[in-house]
Amino acid sequence: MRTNRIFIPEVFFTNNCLTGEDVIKSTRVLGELDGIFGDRQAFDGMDKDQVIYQVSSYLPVLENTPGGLFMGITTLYPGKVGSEFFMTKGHFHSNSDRAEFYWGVEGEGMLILMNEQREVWAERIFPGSLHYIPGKVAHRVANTGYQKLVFSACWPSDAGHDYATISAAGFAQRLIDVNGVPTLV
Ligand SMILES: O=P(O)(O)OC[C@H]1O[C@H](O)[C@H](O)[C@@H](O)[C@@H]1O
Ligand SMILES: [Fe+2]
Repeated sequence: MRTNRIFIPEVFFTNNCLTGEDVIKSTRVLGELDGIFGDRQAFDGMDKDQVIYQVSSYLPVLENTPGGLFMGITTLYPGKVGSEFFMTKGHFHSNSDRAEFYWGVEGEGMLILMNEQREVWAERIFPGSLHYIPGKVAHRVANTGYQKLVFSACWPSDAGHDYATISAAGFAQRLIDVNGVPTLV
């Protein structure tokens, strides 16, 4: 972390994207989401290089620093694998009690949440929606609309991402398009 940030602004927030020296950009293509969608046959027939979402994260302190904050903005593209909406991988936090804020910026979606007892619920994401994700609650986002979904997040720098639990057991429910209505099944 540099100390001159007060004098020289280096992080820019334009077009729903963060740009600057401490910003990490990552792209997830469909091939990296192997195993998270329910319809294997539909998945196998799709282009694995298709971009599903992009994240830019502003990390002003080192990962695992206690007391710091990170911020990210994610663009999740519209689409489905079979009848299941495009969604993020989803994770618990490695430091499991760490909470997070998400907020909707553009488009329509659902934040899918699951506690350690594997109870699942969802909150509608729309421009201006605000979501407090308590600790010990796994979170994933689905795009239920026809345009890109943009949402932002702020989380503790010592939260970490635990993807393994979700990779192994998944979420207990899926968000499916049932006759045009996003439905948890
Ligand atoms: O990490 P995923 O489950 O793929 O979700 C994608 C991203 O969504 C948000 O931007 C979170 O703040 C990020 O921490 C997360 O990486
Ligand atoms: Fe998180």
